[in-house]
Amino acid sequence: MDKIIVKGGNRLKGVVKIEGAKNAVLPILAAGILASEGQLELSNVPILSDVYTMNNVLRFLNVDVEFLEAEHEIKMDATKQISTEAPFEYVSKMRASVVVMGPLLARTGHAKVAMPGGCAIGSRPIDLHLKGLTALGAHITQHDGYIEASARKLVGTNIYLDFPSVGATQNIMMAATLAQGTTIIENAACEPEIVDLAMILNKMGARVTGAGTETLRIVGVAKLHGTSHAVVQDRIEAGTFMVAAAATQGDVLIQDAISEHNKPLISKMREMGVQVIDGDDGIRVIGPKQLKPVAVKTLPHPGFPTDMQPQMSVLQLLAKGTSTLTETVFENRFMHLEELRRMNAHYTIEGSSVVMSGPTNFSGAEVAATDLRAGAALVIAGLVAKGYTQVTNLKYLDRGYYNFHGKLGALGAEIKRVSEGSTTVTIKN
Ligand SMILES: CC(=O)N[C@H]1[C@@H](OP(=O)(O)OP(=O)(O)OC[C@H]2O[C@@H](n3ccc(=O)[nH]c3=O)[C@H](O)[C@@H]2O)O[C@H](CO)[C@@H](O)[C@@H]1O
Ligand SMILES: C=C(OP(=O)(O)O)C(=O)O
Repeated sequence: MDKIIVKGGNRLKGVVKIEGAKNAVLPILAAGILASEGQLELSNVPILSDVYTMNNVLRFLNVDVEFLEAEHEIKMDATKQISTEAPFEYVSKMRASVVVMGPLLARTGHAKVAMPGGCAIGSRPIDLHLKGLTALGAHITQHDGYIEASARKLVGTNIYLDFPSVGATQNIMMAATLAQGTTIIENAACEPEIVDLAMILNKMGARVTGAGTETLRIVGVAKLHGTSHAVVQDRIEAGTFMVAAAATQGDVLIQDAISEHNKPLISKMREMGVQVIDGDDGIRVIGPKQLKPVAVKTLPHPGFPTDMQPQMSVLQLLAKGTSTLTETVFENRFMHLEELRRMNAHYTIEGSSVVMSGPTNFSGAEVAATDLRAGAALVIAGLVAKGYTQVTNLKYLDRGYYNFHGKLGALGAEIKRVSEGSTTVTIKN
């Protein structure tokens, strides 16, 4: 088992390059199932364990997938007969594999997908996905741990989502591309990753409008074909480096980061006294000597992203005074705080809110990532902690960050990744 060892105290300085977005590429790969003609060529593909998992799901479904890691490209061919079952082995590894359901149903009239469980951040039901697919005409049953959906044909309709679920919006949008007639999804999710998915679907021949707003309109077409597409930049990876720069009183240019996608984070960081400069070449972040406290509440886009909440909590703990953080998207996303407590953080949790008092003098400790963003938050705390911090459970970090330690090291952090049992655990002072 690998761990990251970081010695705190260095200011981050320089330029960092961001990868394509995990949360965009996963549904885009699923969308590939819809292409009954031609090849799909994706560029700016991040090298992440989740991408490997999704590739394996697709291969299991009889789609040819070639991942050219050196070029950050994937070539896909889904023109053979598709099989329709996504087994537990894959879905249990990655919840996002449930987004194959809409494309499978649309392309073949049948989908059997293992029921995804919850995860460390919450219970994560899929009732809204199923409600949408049912409204399009699918007959859905649940048995033996599987969801089975079948439809002789899907017919467009009006669907109102009780909550703007990202995955439900994606599943329904993809199913609707091949439905007969027009589908309207109201209270749809409007994340940049939804916009990216709509963009590639349209290049594949779909007729989707309204992506990025809360009303999506999808006019069904007879079939979709291959195309080429560059995956949108990862706003959460960009945000993570923005926070790391601010926390270390650093000066970092997050190259080609799209400020439009990180508005709520930028606004909160400015409120904390961080200099955020939005330039043609990306976002430059300069951390102040002393951060000011703020109140943050996570919300669906364009609100503050829950996927930045654990990282933001580290910044708030560093601020002088009382900060609050309210998590409204997932019911159990404060697990990282227990680990941060071991690094000297002081806070109290009241329901879905946490009240933090700072400034925290973080001290290095052995801590374990409880989920993907928790892992990133712990490493950031390690960057400012006194002494050495060891972060374990890196399988979570690898789901969403490519070469995280390498990128931080290039910015000046004293950090390395080692394998358990390795003797090379010391870092140069
Ligand atoms: C691969 C991917 O893109 N993952 C992102 C996606 O996850 P995901 O698509 O799973 O997130 P959703 O937007 O669906 O979930 C948000 C909330 O809605 C609830 N819900 C969702 C669906 C449903 O049918 N019923 C229901 O109650 C969930 O339990 C959760 O509390 O959006 C989340 C919210 O921005 C992000 O944190 C994840 O990083
Ligand atoms: C929660 C996340 O992802 P997923 O939905 O894939 O678990 C995340 O990216 O922070």
